[in-house]
Amino acid sequence: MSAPELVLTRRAEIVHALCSGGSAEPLEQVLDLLLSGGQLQEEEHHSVQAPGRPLYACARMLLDLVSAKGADACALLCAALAQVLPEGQRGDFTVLGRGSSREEEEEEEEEEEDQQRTPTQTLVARRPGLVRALHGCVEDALRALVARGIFAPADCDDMRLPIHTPSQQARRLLDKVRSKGDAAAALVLQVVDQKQESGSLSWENVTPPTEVLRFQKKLRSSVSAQSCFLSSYGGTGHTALDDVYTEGRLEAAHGRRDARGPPLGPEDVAGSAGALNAEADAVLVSGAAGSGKSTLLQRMQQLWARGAALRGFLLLFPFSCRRLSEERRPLSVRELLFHHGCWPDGGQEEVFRFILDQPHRVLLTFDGLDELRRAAWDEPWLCSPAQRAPVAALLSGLLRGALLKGVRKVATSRPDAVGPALRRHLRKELLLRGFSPGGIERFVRRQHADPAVAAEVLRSLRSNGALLGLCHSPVFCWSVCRCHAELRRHGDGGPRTVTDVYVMVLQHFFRHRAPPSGAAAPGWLQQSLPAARRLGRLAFEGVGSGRYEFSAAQLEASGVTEEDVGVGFLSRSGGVASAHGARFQFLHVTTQCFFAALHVVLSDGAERSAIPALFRTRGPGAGCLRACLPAARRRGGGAPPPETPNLQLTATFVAGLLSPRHRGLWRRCCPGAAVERRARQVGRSLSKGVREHFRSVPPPVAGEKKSVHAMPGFLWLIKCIYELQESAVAAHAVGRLAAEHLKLTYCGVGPAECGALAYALRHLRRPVGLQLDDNCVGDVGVEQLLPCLHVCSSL
Ligand SMILES: Nc1ncnc2c1ncn2[C@@H]1O[C@H](COP(=O)(O)OP(=O)(O)OP(=O)(O)O)[C@@H](O)[C@H]1O
Repeated sequence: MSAPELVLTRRAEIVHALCSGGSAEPLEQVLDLLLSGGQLQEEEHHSVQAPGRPLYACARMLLDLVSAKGADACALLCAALAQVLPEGQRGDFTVLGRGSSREEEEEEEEEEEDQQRTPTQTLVARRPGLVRALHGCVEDALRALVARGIFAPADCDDMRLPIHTPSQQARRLLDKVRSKGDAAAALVLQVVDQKQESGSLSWENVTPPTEVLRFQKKLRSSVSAQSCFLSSYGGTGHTALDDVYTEGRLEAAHGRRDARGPPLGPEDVAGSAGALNAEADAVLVSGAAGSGKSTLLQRMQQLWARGAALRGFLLLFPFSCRRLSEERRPLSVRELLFHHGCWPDGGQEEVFRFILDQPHRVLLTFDGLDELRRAAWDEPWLCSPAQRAPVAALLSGLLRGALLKGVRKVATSRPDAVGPALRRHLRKELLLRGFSPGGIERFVRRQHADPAVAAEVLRSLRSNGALLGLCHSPVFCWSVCRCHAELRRHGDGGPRTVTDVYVMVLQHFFRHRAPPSGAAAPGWLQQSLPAARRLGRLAFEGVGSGRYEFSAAQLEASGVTEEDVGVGFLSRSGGVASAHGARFQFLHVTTQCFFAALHVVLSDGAERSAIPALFRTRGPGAGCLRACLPAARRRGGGAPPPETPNLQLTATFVAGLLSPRHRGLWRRCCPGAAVERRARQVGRSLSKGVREHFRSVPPPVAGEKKSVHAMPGFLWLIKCIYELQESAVAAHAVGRLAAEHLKLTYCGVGPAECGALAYALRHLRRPVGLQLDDNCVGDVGVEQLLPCLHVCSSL
């Protein structure tokens, strides 16, 4: 097929390929190549990109123009597409495009030709390369142009706007310079060539001003102090991150899985490897609760502070979204960096100017985006670093690149908490999948200095596949390691569910405070019950109102005493911005959810309606606990609904605490009938939830199998059924499922979820095909699925 035919027949595909990412960069790169190849004139270039014209319309207009120009222009367009589009979309264009060796030859020829061209013509002919070469030295070129009097200071304003990407700044500079004539063009070419020759084009070689270096020193020591100890061990002694850090499994969310490739580590998070959209600044690390996202960020910060990694970044500002959520005042970018990050003792102006001028040398990290109160998330984008805005709007502007363009931002979040609006602006997304089997072993050995104890813990794990499955999650692995003495006491009947592990942790912490007394209820529980209730109330109110950090006054309002804090479930939260007195948080958010669940199970107050509210899976107020809080403790009207993942985790713990294995414990400290009633309530809610889920699945197309594509929430219901450990409930909820095919692709199924699926699905009356592609099942997960293989017509 000839080039004009290809451009005509593949028109829709070309337009889509150039525009579907939402970024103008691919189209602009194609325009650069057409301009430099002489197939597009300056006026045509401007008319394609007329201000206000939507991206798709620009692409269509370009195709019209090129088609009208004939075969040579179409051939150059195909070559440009072959160069610009990602590998998977190049298709036939590569055949018609020129090979890379040919390109190199042409570049050499062009260099010779440069000598016969005017500087302005050279500027056009070398445009694609100059756009790249100008990254990081637009400012130098501007300074030189102003110094020579070619540009007035006001001419630079447009190029300095932080909404432009570095490539866009370079293109604007080239356009403006071209309009100023040969002297201007010659000067820019000279700046670029000189920088390249001296090797100082690389920003790493530019010495920053003294004030910036002084600030860097302060920032390094502050970040180093914050990242030295693992924060969640705060209440239980200081554990150095170096002693326990174990690499987790980190994968590109959309990359091809290549088992042979080197595993990704902390250094790769902010790096350019695997970038889908090279012009975007934000990297998202997503993973389930306790998969190690905060710890990974902490490790990155620690390595940066030591100068052991991320050396390209001169400044790194770490932020916690939990802490930022507490900020009620609108903030400017500058206030965010200096008030919530690190305060420069001198030269504020210089430091801030440096951040704006050299954005690629600055890294911002935002931990726990899912914990951010998103009230102002979608407010109109901010474009000025001086403008104040609510914290959510500020973060939204930063991550989308409307603010501090070029500054690399790394954010962590639970999966699904980030919507498509932000996803479009991501440079790349990485998935953190917890520990590998080898990682579990390394972590256990690091946790126990005594090799005999480590070997015993590993033996217990290997003999209990369900527990081994849970330990792929670092937070559960840590909990199990903490309680190795209890693990030994359990013998063969060791923990199998997440709730079992947390009850074991509860027992471990309270036993340390109160030796068994031999009273009717197990001694540790009877003596610790009042403290457990108080902590439960605090946790419940926190989960209900999306609060994960507490002031001393809030502790007091829930009746939590200093002694309760001393048990170890609450730790002081660190951070630079703790000017408002001591603040506390649960060891981990999963611990808070566990205590909130304990409150639901033990309380006989108005929170009784909490069970149906927690397990409600549909409707606008689904799962909303806030309504169950006493009026005095509800937050102001502007408070957002609590986060669904934490409500779901709380519900999972409620189911687990009411399982036959643990029910006996609570019957000793509150009326037995109430405990039984709550267990029945949970069973009914789960059956109803599963039924509603299947009812919402459309009927099969005639002649096809009825296929159920699991919706968000299905796996959660299955996990709750597993935690409840009541075969009758599982059989009632799942037994009559009338689907022939169950599709669970991309559902975050790990070994622990496999155990839960097998527990529920083995009750199916009719065989089902189970599709588990694109999850992280592994050998341990496959083993967990064995009990339900007899009902799987295919797997
Ligand atoms: N790489 C790791 N090495 C050693 N321990 C780890 C690692 N990752 C996590 N942990 C342990 O698991 C606990 C929970 O991890 P972390 O807080 O980082 O999870 P998270 O994914 O940020 O959870 P959440 O989404 O609930 O905030 C840590 O406090 C630590 O004890």
